[in-house]
Amino acid sequence: MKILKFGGKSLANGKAIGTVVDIIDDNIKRGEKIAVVLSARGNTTNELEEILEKASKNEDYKEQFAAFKRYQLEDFKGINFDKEYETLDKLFEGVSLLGDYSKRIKDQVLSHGEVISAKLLTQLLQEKNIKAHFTDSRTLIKTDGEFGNAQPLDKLSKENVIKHFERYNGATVNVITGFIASNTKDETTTLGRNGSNYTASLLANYLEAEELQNFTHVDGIYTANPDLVPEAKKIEKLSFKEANELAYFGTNILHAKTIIPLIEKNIPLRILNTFNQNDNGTLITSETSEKGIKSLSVLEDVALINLEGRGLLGKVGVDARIFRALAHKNISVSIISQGSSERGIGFIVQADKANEAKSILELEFEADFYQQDVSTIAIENEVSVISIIGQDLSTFHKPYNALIKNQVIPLLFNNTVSGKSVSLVVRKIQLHKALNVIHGEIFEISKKINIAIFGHGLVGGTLIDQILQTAEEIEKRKKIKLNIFAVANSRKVLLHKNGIDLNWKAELEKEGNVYMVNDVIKFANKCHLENLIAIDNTASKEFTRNYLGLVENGFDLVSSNKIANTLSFDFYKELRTTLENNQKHYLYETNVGAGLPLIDTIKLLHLSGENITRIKGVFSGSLSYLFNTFSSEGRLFSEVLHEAINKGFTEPDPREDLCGNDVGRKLLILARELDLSNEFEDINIDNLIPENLREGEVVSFLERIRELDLVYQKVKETQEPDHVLRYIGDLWGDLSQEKGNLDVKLVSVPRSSALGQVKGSDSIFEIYTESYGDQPIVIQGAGAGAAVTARGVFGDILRLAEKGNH
Ligand SMILES: NC(=O)C1=CN([C@@H]2O[C@H](COP(=O)(O)OP(=O)(O)OC[C@H]3O[C@@H](n4cnc5c(N)ncnc54)[C@H](OP(=O)(O)O)[C@@H]3O)[C@@H](O)[C@H]2O)C=CC1
Ligand SMILES: N[C@@H](CC=O)C(=O)O
Repeated sequence: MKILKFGGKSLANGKAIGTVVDIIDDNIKRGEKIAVVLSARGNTTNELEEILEKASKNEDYKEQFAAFKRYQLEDFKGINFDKEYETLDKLFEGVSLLGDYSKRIKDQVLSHGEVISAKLLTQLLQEKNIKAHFTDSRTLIKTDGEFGNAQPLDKLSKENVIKHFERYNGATVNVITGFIASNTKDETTTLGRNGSNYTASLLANYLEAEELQNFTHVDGIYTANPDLVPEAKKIEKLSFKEANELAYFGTNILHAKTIIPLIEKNIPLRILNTFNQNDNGTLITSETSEKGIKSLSVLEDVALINLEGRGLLGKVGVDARIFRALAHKNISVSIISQGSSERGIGFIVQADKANEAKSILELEFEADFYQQDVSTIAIENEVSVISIIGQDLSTFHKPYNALIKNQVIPLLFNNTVSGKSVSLVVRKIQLHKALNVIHGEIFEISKKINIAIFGHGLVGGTLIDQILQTAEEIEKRKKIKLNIFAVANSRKVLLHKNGIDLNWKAELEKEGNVYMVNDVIKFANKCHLENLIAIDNTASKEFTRNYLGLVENGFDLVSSNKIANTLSFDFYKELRTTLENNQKHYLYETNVGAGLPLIDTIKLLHLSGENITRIKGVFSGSLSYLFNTFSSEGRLFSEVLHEAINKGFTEPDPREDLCGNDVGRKLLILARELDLSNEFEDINIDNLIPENLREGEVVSFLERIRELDLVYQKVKETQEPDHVLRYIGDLWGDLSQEKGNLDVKLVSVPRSSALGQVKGSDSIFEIYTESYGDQPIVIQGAGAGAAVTARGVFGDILRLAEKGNH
């Protein structure tokens, strides 16, 4: 025999209840022996409770009662609940007259929900020629008589059930009311929270059923609530022990007491979805999987009480007094944590009991307050408890670090010693984000990285294309889901919680909004987005003013923009301190040498104690192209410059390259990597732009660039034979001092030298160190271009995503 239990949502009007009839019909056609246990339909129990409450307050309840009656028969003709309605009428009238009701009356009222539900389904089955028999569980399950939360008298109930099923021996489908029972005086009692599930598992136990199937409106038990964690996955199988932990921590399909009768007889429990019969649901058995399961469950509607005082140190019996005082008023403590200094004790109670608990403790510790042993008893409302089931402390650092990186600082945490679970108390406002962060960290599913891209010109636009083209592959290979939730230029932003698509450019133009960077931060917070990265692909100084705010609001930074690293040394340090304080990272590999792995190499050499004595080379891709081509071909300087601009090698304003600022910035960035505290003003720069062309708009400069031809033709011609022009950066001097020497200049070198042989838009960096002596480490390759730069930025994003720092 199988027990099929259907919850309220499965029995609601419309398609639902018809589906239940079909499920039962299918089982019978397959020759299954079944018994059916039902909850009240839809929202019936809550409705009855509300009507009762209104009646007790002498409010007009009749309208709601009429609506209740209409709902029950809305879709069904030819069935009559006059008897039930009459009883309910009398009960409500009595309560209204008395202005109060007892738990006994409440049980009588609520019992009608299950009775109506079971009677209706019995009739619907009979109309389908199924032999169905309405079974009022009050005639079977006998209890100790505690109204509202009765305990079954097992021996008596079991005898009743077995006798009943001997009479209705399997050819008949017993349709049994869940939740309700009766005491030995035949008065109605109810089985408390999750009562219908309890009835079903009691029946399964008494009848030694082969399986209990619990039909709900979800596919089974998930790794987390899918409404809060879109990436949550269904758990196919779990053990009773694991289910028990989940039940305790608020997974509302299960309740500890409903599992015990099943464990006793080793009866499997299957959680199924009435509305998705193709799914096998979650099977709960006594077998424990080797790997163990992990799941997140949440307790809401709780409050944190914090009791503190210097005088608590070493005092005996403080905890006992807290528990005793609260227990006296029936207030349960669910999670408690105490510092080893014993100066502070934090614990969780139900939210609606928090004020009462505080008053009780204030009374209990009145004398301690007076003696200044206790200083604070405070309530922190708006908190939630997240429990990571299946988590032990050996790997707890992973979700914990991820939370901290995402600026979720738990208020309190504790673990169970034998069972594997860790619970954290977090602010309610951070619950959503916290769940997603932990979930992404503990499951082998994709970790979502939420990216805001500022600047979508040559580099930014190419980066977006690269991400969109490869995101799927990266998710498959690396389990990293890249979600671009914001794209912005200097005027507008396009925000999409679930990520932009290939149509982003048109959408930004059409639907983008004027914005401040703060709007992007607010959007990320509102949508509870985790693992945030802001990418600066602008060339704007103004934009770098947003860096500190972004970091303080939980963003890591990646920039191709070099400005932030070359502002004052004070800002440089402030940014690093802010990053450290917020445990955030800033990567900028493309700042020097575009896609070449230069900064990382220098960082590593410096970190490992290698003494770098000089860095010299062609730092600019555009100027490399310009002088390589101009030196070897008989073409005009202006013509080659135009080509470099068109190939996307130059800065948005090409004068930034020609005036030497861009190379100067790169040199300064490398110097600062070596802990030198140089300022931009310390750099000696050969400006390649004649003074009369330095001011004004870019357009007017470009209109006049032919004026450069004569100047550089002369420079070219006055070189020694077999020499070529190169624009170089040179960091030299005693680099163990506070500051180094930084030179940016145009030089003429033999064509056969290392610098002289550089081709195309290649950059070359010679890194001289103490160990390597006169033989420098050389890094050479494309030093500019949108594709290589975007690829470098992409690399930084993946490095952040993979660092475990998300
Ligand atoms: N090209 C290369 O080889 C390399 C470039 N880089 C760096 O890459 C960066 C981008 O260069 P590139 O793509 O050529 O530049 P583009 O001029 O092509 O694009 C710049 C983008 O930034 C946007 N922008 C400008 N100011 C702001 C602001 N205040 N807020 C938000 N968005 C803004 C622009 O929007 P709008 O159109 O509205 O102005 C535009 O979308 C530069 O810092 C450059 O130094 C680094 C290494 C190599
Ligand atoms: N304009 C720059 C681009 C890379 O930083 C260059 O030419 O090197």
